[in-house]
Amino acid sequence: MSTAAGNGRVRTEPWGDTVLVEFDEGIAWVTLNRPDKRNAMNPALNDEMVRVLDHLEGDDRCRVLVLTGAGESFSAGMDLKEYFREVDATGSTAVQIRVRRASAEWQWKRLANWSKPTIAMVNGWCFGGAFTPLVACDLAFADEDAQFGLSEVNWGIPPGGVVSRALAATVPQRDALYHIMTGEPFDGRRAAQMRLVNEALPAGRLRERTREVALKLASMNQVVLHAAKTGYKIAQEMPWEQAEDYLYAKLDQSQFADKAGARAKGLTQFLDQKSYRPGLSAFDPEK
Ligand SMILES: CC(C)(COP(=O)(O)OP(=O)(O)OC[C@H]1O[C@@H](n2cnc3c(N)ncnc32)[C@H](O)[C@@H]1OP(=O)(O)O)[C@@H](O)C(=O)NCCC(=O)NCCSC(=O)/C=C/c1ccc(O)cc1
Repeated sequence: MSTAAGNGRVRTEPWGDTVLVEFDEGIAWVTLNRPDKRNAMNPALNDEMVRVLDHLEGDDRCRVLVLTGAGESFSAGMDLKEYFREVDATGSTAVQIRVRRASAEWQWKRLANWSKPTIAMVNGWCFGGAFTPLVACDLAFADEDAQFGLSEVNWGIPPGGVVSRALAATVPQRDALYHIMTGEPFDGRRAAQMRLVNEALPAGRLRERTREVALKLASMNQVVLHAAKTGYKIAQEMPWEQAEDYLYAKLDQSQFADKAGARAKGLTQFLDQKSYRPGLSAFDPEK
């Protein structure tokens, strides 16, 4: 997509209004940018995120994506005014189908299957629909004081979209049903205890720790990482026999696709050069 950037140049990057993207040593920091509305996800933001994910997948400046929110929120969930009331007011099933599709398209379909590593950095409020992109990211770090909640029942609906499915993929049933049914909020520390996020950190450490992990992933072999994460995600839905066959196919595919020859280097540096121990650290891709 090309738009006039206002300076006479044609802008080919599809972000700007509801989503911000900054590049930092291989990390693309993708920020949901409606801070006045606590980054509630309206149809415009959902459309923009589909385009952003499409673009970044082919942009070499991005080796790892970090998803976060502007201001004091990660995201307050679906926009109750624009995603529900205004869509209802159209009375159009076609409109409803379209906005639901764009929402699902980026929040889990594209994000969960993204070819590069993804990290959610939960910097504040995280409600309802925001659990979907949170869980779809490979890893998640949260401010220990961030407030999470399945607030749907508080305003009269059961969780929609795939929010309940995302919970079932991460947290134990007792915790999931407690929060789905009571609507009671919980903080980042609790989110880490129930394994909704990897770690909860003080606000002052959150970005630093997220960046540390993102830089590590950005420095690694991208073909191998892609095969590793996709293999895990797809195989968990398979019977064991099929999983074994699929994972061997994934392994062979990764060796074929990896022009940097990670496996051969890893074996040589351990077995012949004895320059590292794979149990404790990674081989040197530059040697
Ligand atoms: C605790 C919050 C997040 C922050 O409180 P605050 O800092 O005191 O801020 P305000 O409440 O004053 O909100 C600031 C502005 O943001 C707006 N806002 C703040 N969250 C919102 C918001 N989710 N919407 C639409 N405007 C908002 C709010 O209306 C207000 O707008 P304005 O009066 O014009 O300044 C509070 O805003 C709040 O409770 N927000 C609603 C949280 C919530 O229940 N979210 C919806 C969960 S349900 C859901 O996501 C559904 C998922 C779903 C998925 C797929 C499906 O197909 C179907 C369903």
